[in-house]
Amino acid sequence: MTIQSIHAEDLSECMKLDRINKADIENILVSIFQSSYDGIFVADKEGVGIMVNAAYSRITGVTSEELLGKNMRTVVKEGIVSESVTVKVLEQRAPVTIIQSVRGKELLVTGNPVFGQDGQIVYVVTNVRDISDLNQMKTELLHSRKMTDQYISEIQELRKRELIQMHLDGVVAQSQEIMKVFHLARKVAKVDSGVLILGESGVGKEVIVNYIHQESDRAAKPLVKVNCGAIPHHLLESELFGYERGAFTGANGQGKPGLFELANGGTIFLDEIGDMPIDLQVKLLRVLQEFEIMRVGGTKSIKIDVRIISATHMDLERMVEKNDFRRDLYYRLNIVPIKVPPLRDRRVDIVPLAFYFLKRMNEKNTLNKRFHPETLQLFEAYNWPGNIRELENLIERLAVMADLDEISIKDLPPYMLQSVGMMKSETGKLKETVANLERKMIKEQMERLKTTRRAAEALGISQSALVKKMKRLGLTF
Ligand SMILES: Nc1ncnc2c1ncn2[C@@H]1O[C@H](COP(=O)(O)OP(=O)(O)OP(=O)(O)O)[C@@H](O)[C@H]1O
Repeated sequence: MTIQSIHAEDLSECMKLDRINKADIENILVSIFQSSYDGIFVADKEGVGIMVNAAYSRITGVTSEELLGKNMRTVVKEGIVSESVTVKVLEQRAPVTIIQSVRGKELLVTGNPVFGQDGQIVYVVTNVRDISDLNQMKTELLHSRKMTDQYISEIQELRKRELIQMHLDGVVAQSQEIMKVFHLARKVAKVDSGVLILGESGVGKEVIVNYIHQESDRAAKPLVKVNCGAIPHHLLESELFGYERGAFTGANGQGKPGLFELANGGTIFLDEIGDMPIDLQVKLLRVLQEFEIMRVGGTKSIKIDVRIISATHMDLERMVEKNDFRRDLYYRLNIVPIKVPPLRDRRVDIVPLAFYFLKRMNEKNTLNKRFHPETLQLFEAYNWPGNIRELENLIERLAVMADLDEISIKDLPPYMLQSVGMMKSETGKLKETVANLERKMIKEQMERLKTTRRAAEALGISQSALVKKMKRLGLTF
């Protein structure tokens, strides 16, 4: 290429021509060409290489001898380069950019046509830039962003956990499942909306009620608990709403305030709400709508300000369909449903709960009991139909009854061993028994959660430990 072929008006746009000695322009352009950090390659209108700088060879590894005087089509055929931008530019008569992978490097290659006066391509100028470093940096940046997000969410999770622990002495909350329940409980604590707590017997519904009350603005006022299933139906109304003197035979001569009045300003917890007789459901609905009660045998309404939380292990929706529970009352009570999952669906909580209950027993009775690791494994495998209450009672019994300080699986009740598929273990078969137990637990979690990451989390071990275990136990999914 000669300087003459470049029009002066083109140069005046990018050069201060009055300060440059015209004779030097060629020198300057040549030094730019040679010192450029990007590779530059020029081919003529046939696609034959006519200029290549040192950076081009450094970046691509292709030498000037392999390119100069050679048609780029031949260079491709000989396999010296995989594809040629020059050829593409000549075919398309337009700038072309490709990303090319050469010797493990990623290259950004741009070819530009230079047109002559007649509108025909006279040269093709190609620029090559190594973008591997850039891509590497981009990957690293993305990775560190991902890590930062992960750390932030872990910190947030820990903070939330700490908050809950701070507010609740004597509550174990380890699993994601139960943490979610506590987060929801904290949210609803701040408002007076009806909360219906659902869950099997012994899952900790009452624990959630205590938490909601403690977290609410009513914490300094009473929390009154009523088990609707435990009070005979004919007494339930007077228990809830109180009675006036002489309301019925056997009634206290002075009359008596009901539990709603005692809970005034605070919270009333109606446990086993499914057991509430239908006639009382109507009266309860009125309380919820008007916040007024009338004592049995009374004539005037009494204003009350209570928050109502109810709970049941029954299927209230089905009861509504069968007309055993009033639909309007169900809707009122169930503004926010909170479902407490059974212990078998949050197995991560089992071991921390077991430790917590044993520690409490040890402290209370000056004991020094501890668990054999197999005992804990069996706890994790068992289905706990009675949920946390069953675990609590069992540990209380074991702490008192076990002969040695270490509670072993020999101390466990036979029904537990049977239900996890192992009869009382003979000492010689301990390993086999534990392996069976592990197999059963892993299979159960993998079937439920599908991925090793989630199953490992539920089992409370690392993903790599789980994968190793599965290999050892011959488990594939
Ligand atoms: N997260 C927890 N941490 C520690 N102890 C718990 C936890 N959840 C429940 N418990 C204990 O388990 C026992 C049963 O809990 P709770 O009485 O709240 O269950 P429930 O669902 O209300 O049962 P029910 O439906 O039979 O009334 C209680 O002694 C309670 O203290």
